[in-house]
Amino acid sequence: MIEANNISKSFKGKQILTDVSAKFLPGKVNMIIGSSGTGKSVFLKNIVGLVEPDEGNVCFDGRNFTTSNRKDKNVIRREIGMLFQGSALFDSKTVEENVRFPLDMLTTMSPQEKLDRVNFCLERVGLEGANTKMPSELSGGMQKRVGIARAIVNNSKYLFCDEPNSGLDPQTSILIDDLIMEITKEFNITTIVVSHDMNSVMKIGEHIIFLFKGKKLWEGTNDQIIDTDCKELQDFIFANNLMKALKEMKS
Ligand SMILES: Nc1ncnc2c1ncn2[C@@H]1O[C@H](COP(=O)(O)OP(=O)(O)OP(=O)(O)O)[C@@H](O)[C@H]1O
Repeated sequence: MIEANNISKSFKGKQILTDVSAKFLPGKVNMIIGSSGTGKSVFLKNIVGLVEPDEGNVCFDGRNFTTSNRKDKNVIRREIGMLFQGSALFDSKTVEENVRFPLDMLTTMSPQEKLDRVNFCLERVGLEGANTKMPSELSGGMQKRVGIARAIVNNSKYLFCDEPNSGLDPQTSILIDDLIMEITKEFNITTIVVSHDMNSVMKIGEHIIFLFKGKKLWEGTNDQIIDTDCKELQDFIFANNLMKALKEMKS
């Protein structure tokens, strides 16, 4: 489990996050949602350690990441996989080299062990045999799959996905959402997805944190979200016409 405890963060005197606490559970797709500029990415960066909180701390399975020394932080970092917006693959490396990269950086595995692990992950994301392809030869959805394979290649316990559906068509988005959900269950990963895609929220949002102007205003499941009393959350979800229709159908 990941616990974010009372996180506050400001940049140059501008308060971005105020006293945000949340628990993210293993084997579940946890989502951080909210409109643009509300602090979702800054919250995620605080959790991953790319940004230091002004106040509060983050614990990974009871280990306080914020206050731990460099060595202990590195142990936790090795357990984290990231799927970046836009996949962030190395253009000049093949698919195999991209997926192998964390193993080259972080492990002392033999070349054969690395290849076996890369092939296992490529197969898991439906890209078996794509080893020698270059990222430019792949569709956006396939690039995301490579990004997911790379994020889990080091047996990650924690998976962070920043807007995994950005730039994808609705059908491909569903496939990527399904893959994230399946992998989360199969390997009991604590997954955190930052998104403002309501389709994803309804499909895979097992535990949802709603941020508004840097504060946590609501927390719940995708079953509960449509009946929320939180005015700001209602404005957020019913800005989507499909959600409005769904609500009307229910009432
Ligand atoms: N390094 C930084 N220095 C100064 N301000 C920053 C920094 N990073 C983020 N901000 C500001 O923090 C606020 C929240 O940004 P953040 O990227 O977290 O929003 P978001 O909710 O993820 O939005 P989006 O959905 O558009 O990605 C914005 O006003 C942004 O300009």
